[in-house]
Amino acid sequence: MSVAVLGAGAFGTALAISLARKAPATLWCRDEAHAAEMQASRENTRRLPDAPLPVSLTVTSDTDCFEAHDVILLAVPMQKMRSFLVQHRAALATKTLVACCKGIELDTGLGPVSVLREAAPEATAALLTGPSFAADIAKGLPTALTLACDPDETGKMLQSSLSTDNLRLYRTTDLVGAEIGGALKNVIAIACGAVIGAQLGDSARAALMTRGYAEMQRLALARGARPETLAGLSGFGDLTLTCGSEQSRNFRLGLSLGRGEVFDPSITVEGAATARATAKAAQVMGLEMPITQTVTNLLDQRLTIADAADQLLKRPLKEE
Ligand SMILES: NC(=O)C1=CN([C@@H]2O[C@H](COP(=O)(O)OP(=O)(O)OC[C@H]3O[C@@H](n4cnc5c(N)ncnc54)[C@H](OP(=O)(O)O)[C@@H]3O)[C@@H](O)[C@H]2O)C=CC1
Ligand SMILES: O=C(CO)COP(=O)(O)O
Repeated sequence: MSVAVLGAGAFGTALAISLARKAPATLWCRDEAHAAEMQASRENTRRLPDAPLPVSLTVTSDTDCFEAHDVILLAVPMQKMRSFLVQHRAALATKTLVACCKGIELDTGLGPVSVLREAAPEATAALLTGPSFAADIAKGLPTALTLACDPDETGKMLQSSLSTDNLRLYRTTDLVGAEIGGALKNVIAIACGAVIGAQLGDSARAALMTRGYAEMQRLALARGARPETLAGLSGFGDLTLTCGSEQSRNFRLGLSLGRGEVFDPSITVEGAATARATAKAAQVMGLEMPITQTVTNLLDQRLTIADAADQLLKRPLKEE
């Protein structure tokens, strides 16, 4: 089985490096000059510096390469995935497509798997998610992720093909749970970053992580997910990583909000659009998601950090 990774950002590059350590792999990059530069210099200096590309990894911008691969990892940002699939519909229609992004589509409220199924209905859809920083994967540090796929037979094939000596994949057929966990942990990480940036303390962060987890569960269960998925790598695992590390871009955006600093808008921060999409969906579904709503209000400058903390603390007292 041959694998190509489409999207040469930090995560796509890291996954391609990891796969190429066990078998020849292909990394597709949309920018011809960038692909040529990576192929020659054996490094993605723009998106993942200091991570040498193995000789077994080919970097190309030629879309003809899609045809030669059975399994395609899609490592483009969530808000770009639908247009990417539409643009390359003919070449991707019958492939096994593994979404590697985390988020909720702003216009539709759908997660990556639902977008895959809408935009490429004949393809087999899967999701790779869970706690991992691209730099850690590229260095070959130990990592465990969730591979979500239904049917499970295809999931087993993907699990064995994509696992490596250092990257251990667990399997689930609960695609809804896996995509909601991966999407919402970014929103909670923005909130946690804001709390730390505003020097509100580690206890406040722990409270936000716990009550944020309750929001993740509330939405996921309402959409038919299994609770154990949220307790796994794609939910609890990734929440812990992202809310606790300055390596996370979502956490760093939160830090900037908390410190009143400007954040570079060119950096991929999936939690921002996801917060807005989720706050809207929660309202339609009649679900209480106060932290998600607060993050949206902070991002849209409708609240200060002080008012946000005050509002959350003054909510009516309730059972846990
Ligand atoms: N970085 C990480 O540690 C991890 C990231 N993820 C997830 O992976 C996804 C991608 O993130 P990441 O790689 O970090 O982001 P980056 O910002 O590093 O890279 C995004 C990549 O997507 C490419 N891209 C954007 N739009 C398109 C498009 N329309 N067609 C083709 N390519 C496109 C960009 O190309 P160009 O360079 O030309 O702009 C760039 O190579 C996100 O959903 C993220 O949550 C998951 C786990 C870990
Ligand atoms: O998803 C990630 C870790 O699992 C990466 O987090 P950021 O997108 O916040 O950098």
